[in-house]
Amino acid sequence: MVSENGAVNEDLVKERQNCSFNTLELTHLLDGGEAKTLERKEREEYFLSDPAFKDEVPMEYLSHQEQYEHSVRKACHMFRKLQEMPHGSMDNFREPPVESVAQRIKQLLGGMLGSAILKDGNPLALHYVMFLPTLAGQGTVEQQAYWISRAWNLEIVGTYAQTELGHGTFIRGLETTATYDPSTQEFVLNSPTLTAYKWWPGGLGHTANYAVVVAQLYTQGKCHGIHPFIVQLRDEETHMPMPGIIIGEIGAKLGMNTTNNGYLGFKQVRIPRENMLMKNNKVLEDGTYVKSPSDKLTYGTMMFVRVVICQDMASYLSKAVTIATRYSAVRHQSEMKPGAPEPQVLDYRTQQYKLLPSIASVFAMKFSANWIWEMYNVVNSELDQGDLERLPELHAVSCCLKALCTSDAASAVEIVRLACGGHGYMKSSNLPSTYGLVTAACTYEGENTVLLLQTARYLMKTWQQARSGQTLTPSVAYLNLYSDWRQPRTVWENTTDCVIKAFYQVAAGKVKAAAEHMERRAKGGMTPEDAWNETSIELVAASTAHCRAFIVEKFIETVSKTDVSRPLQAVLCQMAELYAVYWLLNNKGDFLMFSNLSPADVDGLQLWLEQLLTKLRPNAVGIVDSFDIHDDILASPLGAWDGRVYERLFEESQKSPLNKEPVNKSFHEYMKPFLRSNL
Ligand SMILES: CCC/C=C/C(=O)SCCNC(=O)CCNC(=O)[C@H](O)C(C)(C)COP(=O)([O-])OP(=O)([O-])OC[C@H]1O[C@@H](n2cnc3c(N)ncnc32)[C@H](O)[C@@H]1OP(=O)([O-])[O-]
Ligand SMILES: Cc1cc2nc3c(=O)[nH]c(=O)nc-3n(C[C@H](O)[C@H](O)[C@H](O)COP(=O)(O)OP(=O)(O)OC[C@H]3O[C@@H](n4cnc5c(N)ncnc54)[C@H](O)[C@@H]3O)c2cc1C
Repeated sequence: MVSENGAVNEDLVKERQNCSFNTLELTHLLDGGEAKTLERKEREEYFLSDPAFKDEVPMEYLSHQEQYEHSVRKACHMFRKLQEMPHGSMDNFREPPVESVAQRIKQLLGGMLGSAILKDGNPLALHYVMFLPTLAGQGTVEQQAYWISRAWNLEIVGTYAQTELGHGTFIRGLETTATYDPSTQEFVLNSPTLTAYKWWPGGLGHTANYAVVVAQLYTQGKCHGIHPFIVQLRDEETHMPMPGIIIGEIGAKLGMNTTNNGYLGFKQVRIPRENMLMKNNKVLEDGTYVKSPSDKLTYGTMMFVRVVICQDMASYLSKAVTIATRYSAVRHQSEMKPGAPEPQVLDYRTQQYKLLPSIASVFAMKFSANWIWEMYNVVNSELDQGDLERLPELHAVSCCLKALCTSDAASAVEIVRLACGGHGYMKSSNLPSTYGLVTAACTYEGENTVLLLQTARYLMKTWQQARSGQTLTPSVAYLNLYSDWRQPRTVWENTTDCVIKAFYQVAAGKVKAAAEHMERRAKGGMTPEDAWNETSIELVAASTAHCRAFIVEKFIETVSKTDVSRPLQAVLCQMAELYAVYWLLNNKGDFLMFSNLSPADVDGLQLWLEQLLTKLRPNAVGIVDSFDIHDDILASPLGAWDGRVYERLFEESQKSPLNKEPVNKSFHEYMKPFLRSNL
């Protein structure tokens, strides 16, 4: 139904009139204040009003090569504009340290704005997201001064080449070698096998001319494990591959088809000694190896990106839920009551169950992402002072949070895509490519199962500490409190305090069960490694429960501390409760086993969930409107502000090249003879 004047869909008008809170207040809260909202809008206007970013033909109708070429053009223009951006809103942006500058670039151009301009990936992304941060995090002061200024001024374009054809997860098993030759003071890079070829780095195919290459360092006849080296891949003028460099693109993928992921082989490539990034470990002129206090400092860039990914996931999901919620308000289907008008699909309880917990997830991810970003900065400055104490905790938290944010975002984007019925299957809905971007993050920067097992490793250690009565760091302190789930049950209450406690009881219960089962296996004669592998399903579940508990706690805590008007406070509390009750009911077996919940309480919880859906339903459109996502960023006929879904879908269909002529030549070439032969 479109309003008479053809402006905004009438259903959306009504939804907006019925919203119980001030959407602008929520927008400001999410942006971090009114000034930040204005700054963001100024930035969006600056980029999105530029005709150079408009596609005459939608990218999906172009060939793979054309898509790449357009993406490079747009990416160069985008970053040039970024550097030329007028002072004012960008002042902060230019300040060091580069790591935080890169994080801001990712925030500005990655999750939201960037995906509007480059829907299927940015061939220059790795330059900013990993190359620059690695120079900053792993380079000496002198190396930083030289390389960062070259990279920042775009004299060179870099990527981060770690993963190989044979190894992505197990980085200690990488095969590329960098052997020090003291006679020339050079490292010699070599790919001894096909599986040693670098495989996957973004921008590596045809875009970057430099890379940070992670390789096994050999000096004085000994291997010292993996280290980062700056390697020139292509001539700075001609862009031809340098001697000994074998390079290309790996091919078409499920999504991210314009990130130009590449392969790279080395045939005895020589680089100067100074090209090893030596902030942590060093190789002296004579080949002497000087070790840093922890070899895990080399993994710093990965940790940085894992932290940033959590923010990205909130952005992508906020786009997807905005599209699906507006569409669900506009879409009418079926009869709820015989003879009654067809209702908005948003009025079906099952539709609310698909959309509203997904909307709540956006807030959960955003608040946890803010929290871990602060923790990352604190721990990083401690590392700079030589204090490594909190590194294991940060590693454990960042691994499981990256895993949950990406897997939750991937399943929620798919849930809300399905919630749009057939139209959600259209590429033009922008939901398939959003899914492509989000599901990739379940694999890159550490495959999710592997990361959850890293957190489990930490949990097993802290569990032993809890058992021996040691005081634990805040993120695992609950293990001291709830070590015995067979404690007498207390009465269940439908309150957030009781719910938070239950999430932690479940986490502690699952940590304890995994630890005991592993111990039992070890006592039965298994090696610790076999016992670990046999127990790994439970270990992954323990990490997941641990992470879910602190996401729930951070959500409820943030909302209760937020200073906002009462109507907004009410909505935020409902969102936090919905998130908690949704995950509780989804895992009720665990709660029945490990927390105070009893079977008789489950009906009450189901009712609580349904009441929350009822309360939130009138504000669904208002909440997604508060995300304040520009139509050009949503880039979806289903999700535009005005709700002109059908007109926009039809307009999109007209962009198909097949519709340029009434009869396609294939009719004359194949169909006509085929039809005759069948006569
Ligand atoms: C836009 C983005 C584009 C994408 C880019 C990419 O994908 S780029 C490519 C991205 N690629 C990936 O993400 C690859 C994923 N793989 C990896 O990161 C690693 O191979 C690993 C972490 C899985 C194992 O590493 P490993 O075999 O060396 O370790 P281990 O298991 O033997 O444990 C030994 C000890 O080390 C500890 N520890 C480990 N990491 C850290 C850390 N960062 N900090 C601190 N500590 C850490 C661990 O807790 C344990 O402590 P414990 O218990 O002894 O006190
Ligand atoms: C879109 C995209 C972009 C990327 N960009 C880059 C980049 O810019 N630079 C770069 O260097 N790399 C990049 N990568 C590579 C990425 O980091 C790796 O793919 C990732 O780390 C997973 O490694 P893998 O592919 O070897 O998976 P594998 O480790 O082979 O995983 C296969 C299966 O084995 C399981 N498995 C592996 N080890 C264990 C274990 N110890 N315990 C239990 N199960 C295990 C996994 O859970 C998984 O189910 C990118 C990847 C993608 C998809």
